[in-house]
Amino acid sequence: MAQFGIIGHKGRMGQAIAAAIEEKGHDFRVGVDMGGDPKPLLDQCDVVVDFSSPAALKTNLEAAKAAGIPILIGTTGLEEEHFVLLAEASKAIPVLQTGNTSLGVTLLAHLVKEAAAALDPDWDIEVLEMHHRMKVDAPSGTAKLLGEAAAEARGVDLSDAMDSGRHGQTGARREGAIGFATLRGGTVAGEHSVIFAGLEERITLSHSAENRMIFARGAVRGAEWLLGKAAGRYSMEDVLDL
Ligand SMILES: NC(=O)C1=CN([C@@H]2O[C@H](COP(=O)(O)OP(=O)(O)OC[C@H]3O[C@@H](n4cnc5c(N)ncnc54)[C@H](OP(=O)(O)O)[C@@H]3O)[C@@H](O)[C@H]2O)C=CC1
Ligand SMILES: O=C(O)C1=N[C@H](C(=O)O)C[C@H](O)C1
Repeated sequence: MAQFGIIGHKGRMGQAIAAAIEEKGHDFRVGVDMGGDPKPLLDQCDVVVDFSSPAALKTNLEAAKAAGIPILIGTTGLEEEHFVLLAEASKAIPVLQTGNTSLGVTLLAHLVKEAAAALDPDWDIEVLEMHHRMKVDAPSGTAKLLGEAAAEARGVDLSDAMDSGRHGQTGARREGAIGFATLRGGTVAGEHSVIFAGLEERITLSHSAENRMIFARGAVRGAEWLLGKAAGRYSMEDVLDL
C-alpha cells in the first residue's frame, strides 16, 4: 500500500483518482488545491499525481523534489517553459508526464507511430478531438501527443508541421502539415481520431473514453510503476513496456 498525494484533488480528475486509489487498495494521504501549499504535505506521501493547472507546475515540481518523491503529471496545456522545468526536475526525482494516462491511448500513440512510419509522406495526417464543454485548453494534450507520435515517425518537429485552427482563405493544404481540429460540447470524456488521408483511401485510428475513470486508473498504474524508480523522465509507454 502506497501513500498518495493528489494535486487538484477537488477537480474532476482529482475525484476520479481518489476513487481509483481506493479501488487499488492504496491510501489517499493528502489533497492540494488552488491556494494550498504542497510543500509541507508531500512529506507524508510516497508518490504524488498532479492534475491541476500549468500555472502550478513549478511549485508542484519543487514540492516533489523537496519531499524526494516521484511525480506523475497529467495536467495539459503545457508550453515549452514547462518542458524545461520537467527536464530539470527529472535530474532529481522520477517524473512521468503525459497528455493521457489511459492504456488505450498509450497503445493508440504507438499504432499512430507505426502507421505514420509505414505510409508514404503524401498521406495527409489530421488529428480530430472532442471534449466536454468545461475543458480549458486546446488542442488537447492527447491530440498533441498523437501529433508528436506521427511527427516523430516522419522525422519532423511537430512545432513546424502543426496546422491548428484553420479559418478563412487558408489556401490549399500545406505539404507535410499535421492538422488539428478541436470540438467542445456536453460531457464528452475524450474522443480522438488520427486520420491518414491518401489518394482515394483513408485510414482512421480512434479512441473513445467512455468515462474519466480510465485516465484515473492509468494514472494510479503509472504512479505505482514510478515507486522505486531512479530519477529520470518517463512516459506511459515505459509503463506498458511498449
Ligand atoms: N493526462 C490525462 O490523462 C488527463 C489529463 N487531464 C488534465 O488534467 C487537468 C485537470 O482536469 P480536470 O480535473 O478536468 O479539471 P478541474 O478544473 O475539474 O480540476 C482542476 C483542479 O486543480 C485545481 N487547481 C487549479 N489551479 C491550481 C493550482 N495553482 N494549484 C493547485 N490546484 C489547482 C482546481 O482548483 P479550483 O477548482 O479551486 O481552481 C481543481 O480542483 C487538465 O489539465 C486536464 O486537461 C484530464 C483528464 C485526463
Ligand atoms: O480535460 C480533459 O478532460 C482531458 N484532458 C486530456 C487531454 O487534454 O488530452 C486527456 C483526456 O482526453 C481528457
